[in-house]
Amino acid sequence: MPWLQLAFDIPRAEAETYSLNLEMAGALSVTLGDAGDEPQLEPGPGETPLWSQVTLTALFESDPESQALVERLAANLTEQLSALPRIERIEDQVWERVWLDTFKPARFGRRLWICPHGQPPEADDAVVVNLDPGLAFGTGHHATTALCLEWLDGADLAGKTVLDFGCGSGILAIAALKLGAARAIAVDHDQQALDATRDNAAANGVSERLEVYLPEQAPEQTVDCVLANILAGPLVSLAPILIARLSAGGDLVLSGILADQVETVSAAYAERIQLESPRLREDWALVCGRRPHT
Ligand SMILES: C[S@@+](CC[C@H](N)C(=O)[O-])C[C@H]1O[C@@H](n2cnc3c(N)ncnc32)[C@H](O)[C@@H]1O
Repeated sequence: MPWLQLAFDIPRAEAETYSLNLEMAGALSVTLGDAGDEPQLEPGPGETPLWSQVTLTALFESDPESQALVERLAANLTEQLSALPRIERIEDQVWERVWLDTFKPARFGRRLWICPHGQPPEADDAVVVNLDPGLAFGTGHHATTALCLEWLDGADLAGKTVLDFGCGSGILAIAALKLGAARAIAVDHDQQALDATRDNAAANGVSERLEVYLPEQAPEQTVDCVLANILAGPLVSLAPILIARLSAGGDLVLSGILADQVETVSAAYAERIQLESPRLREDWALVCGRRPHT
């Protein structure tokens, strides 16, 4: 049986409202994915530096009544959105699979795999994170997350403590735990991200080693590795906090930085951190380094 699919990009903060409205209008399913867009580069004072867009995909039956409904919804959305909504006829699909079809198992580095639930990789030595990002950012398919996952895969995390600041789906903290870290602290100012992180930690069997906090409630202890995939602006303003959380000899990993923002971000950390050459992927850069012992 064919289906009608309505897809459009919206600010992530509005995803829940749009999802609820579409479900109330009669959508059979509503799914969200990272839109892979450019972030809001310079959030204004008091603005939340969120990754700006998600792609929302709603599925409807394809009878004439639903067709008329979808066209009406698309016309309304056209007035509200900067980009046009897309209507597509989907033939013979199981609707639950529409999201999964865009989220495939993917390998990062040598052995780290991020997989949708129920889709294991075909590799014997794989370290697997099963993920459902929910409303939160982080499936590994964005270059900024991929850069962090590749760094984690190459790191010696055995027995270490990790802080994932701006955890989103919890993907980095959970990957670190699966790769051998003893304990992780995940922090985000978005409650939905904290919920997604808790759910994903439980699904990966690492809840007992993962603590989840809003920034103002996070413990002020030091850790062996600080990961922060946020944006250049917040990374600069958070520099004193992130450096203070890092033990001597610990690793700092910063992502969410466009290649031409590397100098600005590096300048905020260079006095206290021995920085390596940035790692690049698409237009994005990972800035990493180590806090010296003295
Ligand atoms: C780009 S996502 C990264 C998610 C995940 N760590 C990853 O690598 O895919 C950035 C996350 O940082 C959070 N965030 C942004 N600014 C923050 C801040 N100042 N304090 C805490 N969380 C913040 C956002 O809510 C979002 O979940």
